[in-house]
Amino acid sequence: MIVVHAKARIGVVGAGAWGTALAQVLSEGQDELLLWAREPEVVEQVNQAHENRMFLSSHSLRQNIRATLDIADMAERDVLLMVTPAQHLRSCLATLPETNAAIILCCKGIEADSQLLMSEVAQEIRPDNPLAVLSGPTFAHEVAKGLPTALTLACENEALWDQINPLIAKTSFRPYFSNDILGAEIGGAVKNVLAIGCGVVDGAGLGQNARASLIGRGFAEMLRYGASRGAKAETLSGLCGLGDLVLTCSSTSSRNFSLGKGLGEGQSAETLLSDRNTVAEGAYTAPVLQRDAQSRGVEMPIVDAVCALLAGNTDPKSVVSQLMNRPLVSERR
Ligand SMILES: NC(=O)C1=CN([C@@H]2O[C@H](COP(=O)(O)OP(=O)(O)OC[C@H]3O[C@@H](n4cnc5c(N)ncnc54)[C@H](O)[C@@H]3O)[C@@H](O)[C@H]2O)C=CC1
Ligand SMILES: O=C(CO)COP(=O)(O)O
Repeated sequence: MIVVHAKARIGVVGAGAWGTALAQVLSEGQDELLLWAREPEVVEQVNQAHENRMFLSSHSLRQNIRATLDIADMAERDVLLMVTPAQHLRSCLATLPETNAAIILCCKGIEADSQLLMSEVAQEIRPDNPLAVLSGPTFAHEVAKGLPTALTLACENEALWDQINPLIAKTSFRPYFSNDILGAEIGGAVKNVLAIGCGVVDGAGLGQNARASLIGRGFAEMLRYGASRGAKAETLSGLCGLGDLVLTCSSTSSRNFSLGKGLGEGQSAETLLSDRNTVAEGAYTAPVLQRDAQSRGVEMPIVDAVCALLAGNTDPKSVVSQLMNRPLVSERR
């Protein structure tokens, strides 16, 4: 059993936009927050200029955030937030030093080769560490600015929630408890794929009705897939599911929505994904989600459509015609 206190030492692993924004919000009231970055220039900028121009420009960071290139420095931390892209979680967990820290997973995706959710990857690599998932409608730039944000903190038990929620809750950052770790993860992973679909709707000029229809029917797909993996519908109806789906399906601030918008305008996924140092998780989650859903006998026609568009196998007009001409079924299916 870990003992976390108000001055517990927090470590954030991953200094992209989200890791940096979490470091900013969670460093309030702390002596020091340690941020691991894999880019030497990010470490230098955070420590010397108190900013991260590569991933979260135009934000001044607290002076008590210290960046390091050496992941071994995380050994003495009581709580570790893992904020790497989903496909790199396994390698980063494997390089962490021996630690009893509570691990809070903040990335949104499904591992490509294994079809495992992030908590399942963590259980394989770090079976003895207490585990939680932090997920919800949280654009990094808004959190870094201190704008009000509510999200889900799913913990493997209530005792862990009692220990870590005082470190996460701030005046503008409000976590809600859930004991449904899988549900919290599935919401975040699936909404990224649906956000690509909503971007396509925008880019192809298909209208607001189509966008709302996609959100509604996409949510039905999320519920069906969630049920097949043991997630609770009530979790998916909350901040980490529907809440995040609505956010990322409505704004070009979302990298997934922007990727979809480019596809809808006729650009290829290859072009849109080349030469970028930021991650659009939905592009990596989509094919693995499709494979996993098929193996479980779960119908996800919107996810299938996004996969076909990402692979360059079709165009928005054909996809719409295919979706609109499916056999008529009950809305409850
Ligand atoms: N940006 C946001 O508003 C939010 C992002 N997230 C999630 O947080 C996770 C991280 O995303 P961002 O911080 O936005 O990243 P980002 O897109 O801002 O930056 C890319 C990150 O990937 C890291 N990276 C690249 N190659 C790597 C490797 N081989 N090993 C380890 N790390 C590597 C970079 O160092 C950098 O930290 C994603 O799963 C994302 O879905 C969750 C909530 C909000
Ligand atoms: O997950 C996010 C907001 O909750 C960020 O969305 P994007 O990765 O699409 O930018």
